Amino acid sequence: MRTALVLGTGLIGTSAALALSARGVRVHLEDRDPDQPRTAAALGAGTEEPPEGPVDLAVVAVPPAHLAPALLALQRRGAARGYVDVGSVKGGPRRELAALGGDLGTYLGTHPMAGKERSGPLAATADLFEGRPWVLTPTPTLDTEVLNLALELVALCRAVPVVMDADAHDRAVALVSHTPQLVSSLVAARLERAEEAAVRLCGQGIRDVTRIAASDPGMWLDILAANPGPVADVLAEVAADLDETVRALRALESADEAKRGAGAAGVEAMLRRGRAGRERVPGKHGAAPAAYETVGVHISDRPGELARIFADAGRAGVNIEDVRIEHATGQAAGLVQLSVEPEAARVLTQALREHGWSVRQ
Ligand SMILES: NC(=O)c1ccc[n+]([C@@H]2O[C@H](COP(=O)([O-])OP(=O)(O)OC[C@H]3O[C@@H](n4cnc5c(N)ncnc54)[C@H](O)[C@@H]3O)[C@@H](O)[C@H]2O)c1
Ligand SMILES: O=C(O)C(=O)C[C@]1(C(=O)O)C=C[C@@H](O)C=C1
Repeated sequence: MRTALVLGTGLIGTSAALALSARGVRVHLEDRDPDQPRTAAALGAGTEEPPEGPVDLAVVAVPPAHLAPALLALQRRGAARGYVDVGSVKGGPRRELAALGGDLGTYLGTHPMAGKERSGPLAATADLFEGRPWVLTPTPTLDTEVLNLALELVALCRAVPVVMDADAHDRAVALVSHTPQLVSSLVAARLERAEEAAVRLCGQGIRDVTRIAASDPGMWLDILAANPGPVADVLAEVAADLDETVRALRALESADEAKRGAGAAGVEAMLRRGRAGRERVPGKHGAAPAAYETVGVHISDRPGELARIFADAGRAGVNIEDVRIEHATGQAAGLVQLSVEPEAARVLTQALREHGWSVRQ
């Protein structure tokens, strides 16, 4: 692929454009808001200049409700040899494009399973898709050349292609992405009017559960409106489990010992089912979940502290698999939790102590 057009230079469009530009593709940037491609171009994602002729691949990264009309407009102006979108829902936009008279031979619906709770080009990174599944939903009428261009896009973004039927994709993301977003929002909504004294106690657990509740409500309404049935099905199952858990907790309050026993069994069963589900979540880069060891390092809230830790770990030859930062309430200090392979934990602890860090293993 030599040339590409990215329409919608927000988080996802700009991240793809950064990856393509870094690998030598000439990327043209377009958006209905002219500030967005200007920012994306300044970050090195490509050029605001319009292409002179059709590009190899057009990548459409606008909100789901705008996908089909945007794809149709690009096809009508002959903007590219092939067209893909990266929307979070796949069945509806394709049916809409077909109903509008769009060409399904040159269009492939795709979905990178990577993102953030932040929107816009300033949140974009070239490595956003690395090692992540990138779903492709080809139909029998799709041109092979377009499928190959899409596979090249995925490879240039260093993602892992996964081929799926569009409606099966929508049911799968209802379970692993859309319902989790709603549940995160529902938990975070409890905090809206909570007492300040309670909110001050927020620890890492609630931060983990509510990170994605910070996402753009407009974008998520668009996503949920394009996949309401499958999401409602999963959420109804969650609601049934919630009802059962509430009943079990009420039974735990009972004066009757037998009822308390049944309540405890109910709560425990739910916790065990949750743990079994969590164990099925793949690890980084789609690999089996790894059992890492955690090394805690106390830091002061000063610029450059994290970079120094990473540099010291690198010099000790230790690969950091994951990192989490806990901020101490009301203090300019925190604890950095470094996840490493079990055999590297001792080496890292010793190396960091030698460099003067206060380490907790
Ligand atoms: N955010 C995520 O985590 C994530 C992950 C994977 C896929 N997606 C999908 O990627 C797409 C983009 O999401 P994002 O997070 O980058 O959103 P974003 O808000 O960061 O960017 C969307 C961009 O599209 C532009 N836009 C909106 N309507 C347009 C139109 N009709 N024509 C031209 N430009 C238009 C906006 O100005 C904005 O710059 C969505 O379809 C979303 O479902 C999002
Ligand atoms: O990590 C996040 O912030 C995301 O929510 C990313 C996430 C997801 O649910 O995994 C969100 C929506 C997208 O369609 C794909 C990826």
